Amino acid sequence: MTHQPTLDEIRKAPKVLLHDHLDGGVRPETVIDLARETGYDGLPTGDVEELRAWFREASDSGSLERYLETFAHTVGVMQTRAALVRVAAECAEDLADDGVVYAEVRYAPELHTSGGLSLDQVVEAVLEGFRQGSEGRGIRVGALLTAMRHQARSMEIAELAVRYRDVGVVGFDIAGAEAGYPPTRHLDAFEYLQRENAHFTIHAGEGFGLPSIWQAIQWCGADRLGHGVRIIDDIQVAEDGTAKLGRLAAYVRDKRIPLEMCPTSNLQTGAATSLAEHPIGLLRRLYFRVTVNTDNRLMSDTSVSREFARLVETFGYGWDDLQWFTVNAMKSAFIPFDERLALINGVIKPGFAQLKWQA
Ligand SMILES: O=c1[nH]cnc2c1ncn2[C@@H]1O[C@H](CO)[C@@H](O)[C@H]1O
Ligand SMILES: [Zn+2]
Repeated sequence: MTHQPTLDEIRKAPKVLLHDHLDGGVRPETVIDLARETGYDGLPTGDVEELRAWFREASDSGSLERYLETFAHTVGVMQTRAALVRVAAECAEDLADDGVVYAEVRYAPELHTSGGLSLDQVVEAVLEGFRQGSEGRGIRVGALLTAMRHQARSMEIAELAVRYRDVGVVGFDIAGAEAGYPPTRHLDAFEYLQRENAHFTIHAGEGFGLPSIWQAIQWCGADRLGHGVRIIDDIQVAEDGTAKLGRLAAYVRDKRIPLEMCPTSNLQTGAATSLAEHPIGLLRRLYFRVTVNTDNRLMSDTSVSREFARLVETFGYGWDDLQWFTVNAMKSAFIPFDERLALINGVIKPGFAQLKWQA
């Protein structure tokens, strides 16, 4: 049997992360510190390990709506400039420690203004944190600005993303409960972004099925899909393993539309029943442009390396598969083509070559 990459080895590989929520990746100790400093008194416990376990367990509800309730506690302590700078800096540090060389981290500016910050001040604080936390650590972190799909501020947030596009904001997203909130509610924002030649991804096919994916791509013009797991509803697999793609699935594959897959998160929200049955296995086999992501490192108690290690364990993936996921992600990033290429050829390929050589 060929050697399978171990968690320690995977940590050393140069990895790329496209789907990670800033408010879903706060260190538990920081949540507690910030609650004390900012006078937030809603935490379920003041003990670090208990709080870590609480987030993980409370997120295992099997429903996206209930999964999202836990964010009240992280968002609750991220309402000052100092808190946002700290959380963003620690995010960059934690990702760098995990061996991530390029990350796009998202958050919803509109959720961080209850302490009096303006949307611009929120964005500036997070960018400053990413700058501080990345410095000298061999990682580049770009921001994606998210609008909440049940709210009506997407146009404002899209304009904010365009205003900050040259100083670290690389794209736009919508998130929140999916059922009942189709992406077309925000069509004006997506059309504005297209006119501005800006990039965006849409959470779709997680808490709701094919219509959401279809709208995200064919009405809204999404560059990438957040999750997109339900695309398998448009694929029929025969007993001999051959697959027949419906028109939407074929379109997604033919157009190389990146799928930002987040396996552990999907098990928690009920978007998939087990890792072995997770659509990522089939989609990878069919050469969809699959990428592997964390979604919420705190709620899922995970990291890119851990997601990779779980996939290795479940599907028997080797270094070539992990490199394929990584190159897919880098190709799908929202930074300019020449910069993506430089990371693929100068960092990712040499890094994986060295690990494969050692294995
Ligand atoms: O998996 C997800 N699906 C949909 N929305 C999410 C997910 N994870 C986090 N958020 C939502 O995005 C906001 C901004 O980061 C979070 O506050 C949370 O409400
Ligand atoms: Zn997400």
